[in-house]
Amino acid sequence: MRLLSLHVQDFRNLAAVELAPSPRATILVGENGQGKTNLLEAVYFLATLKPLRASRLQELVRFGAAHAQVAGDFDGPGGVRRVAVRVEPGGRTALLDGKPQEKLDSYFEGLAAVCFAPDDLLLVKGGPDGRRRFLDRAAFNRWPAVLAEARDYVRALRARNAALRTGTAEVEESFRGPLVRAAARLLVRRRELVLELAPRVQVAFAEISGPGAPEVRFAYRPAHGVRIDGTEAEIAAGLSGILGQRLERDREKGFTSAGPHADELTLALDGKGAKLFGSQGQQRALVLALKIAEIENLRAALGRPPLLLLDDVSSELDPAKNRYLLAYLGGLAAQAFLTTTDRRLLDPAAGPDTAFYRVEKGVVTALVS
Ligand SMILES: Nc1ncnc2c1ncn2[C@@H]1O[C@H](COP(=O)(O)OP(=O)(O)OP(=O)(O)O)[C@@H](O)[C@H]1O
Repeated sequence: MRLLSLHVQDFRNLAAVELAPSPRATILVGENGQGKTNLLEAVYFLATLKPLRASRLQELVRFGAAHAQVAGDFDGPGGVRRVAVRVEPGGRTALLDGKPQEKLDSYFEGLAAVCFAPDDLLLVKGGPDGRRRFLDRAAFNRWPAVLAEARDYVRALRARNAALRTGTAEVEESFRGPLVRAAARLLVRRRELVLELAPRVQVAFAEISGPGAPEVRFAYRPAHGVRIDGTEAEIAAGLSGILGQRLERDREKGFTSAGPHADELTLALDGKGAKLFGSQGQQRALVLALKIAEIENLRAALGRPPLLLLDDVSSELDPAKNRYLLAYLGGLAAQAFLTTTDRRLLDPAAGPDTAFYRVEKGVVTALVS
């Protein structure tokens, strides 16, 4: 998969951008607050239909504009296709070769993007929601159907929470079935993904850390003892039983206490929680290992690396990890977009086919390397 061209219109502070990405590294250089991350976000949004940072889609529309659009020509398994996504007051529309798409299977065919941004450094140190988000985004890259499945779950969760607050026990019961079925589907996805990623995290962490690196344990911990080792139907039945036992408590609090939204992904080094006991350097190495594990896993599953988006990571990593990451990327031969305020930091990533662009006040211009 390769992005051949990118067209951005009224997306955040980018009024109109036309860009010809390199087949390898495209480096976006600019001062703080000029629109570099916005451009990465536009590419990520095009490839995943998920906003990278925004909590509301409307945040993506340039102030004062009616709608935002990102489009690109992708050379994928079935040839060159034009994908586009538009954000309007009514919501988001995905288009494939100019035609709006209801079902997104064809849109996503061959598309996958992994982003690595400074906020990811909180993956180990921060709260469980960041780790759940990592898992769900990685699961969605692996199996695009997860986008709809996760949305079904959130919808079912909101409906049951509303029923807990206002409805009778019978009303709650009628919302529990759809909730546990959607939950079980998501739990099976997360379980499979953790199984795939765990050995890869260990390998990447050992490579980054060098000889004598501690052993990494990467495990999914469902809240309140929900079991995830059976079939989807068994998981749903188990979760339903636990929600039944916790019903009074949940009605008092007005929300559902067990299910994928409450679970944790634990990371341990030699058996000790990495969040509490890992050094700063080990925590950063672990984050890098998680990202590399996801990239390697997608590469194995898709037969080629995903599109990579690296937002100012070189200024956040120490020189050794930065060198490791850039050497890894060089060996991967993936298409990548990298942002930086200091071009020298990315020199090791630059090759003869690197494209350089300057981003200034939302205007993107090609630089002669
Ligand atoms: N919807 C929007 N419409 C117009 N401008 C926006 C919108 N959303 C964000 N911005 C502007 O985009 C700018 C931030 O751009 P961005 O986050 O891409 O910066 P950056 O170049 O990555 O900087 P840094 O190096 O600090 O990360 C801010 O000036 C912000 O006001």
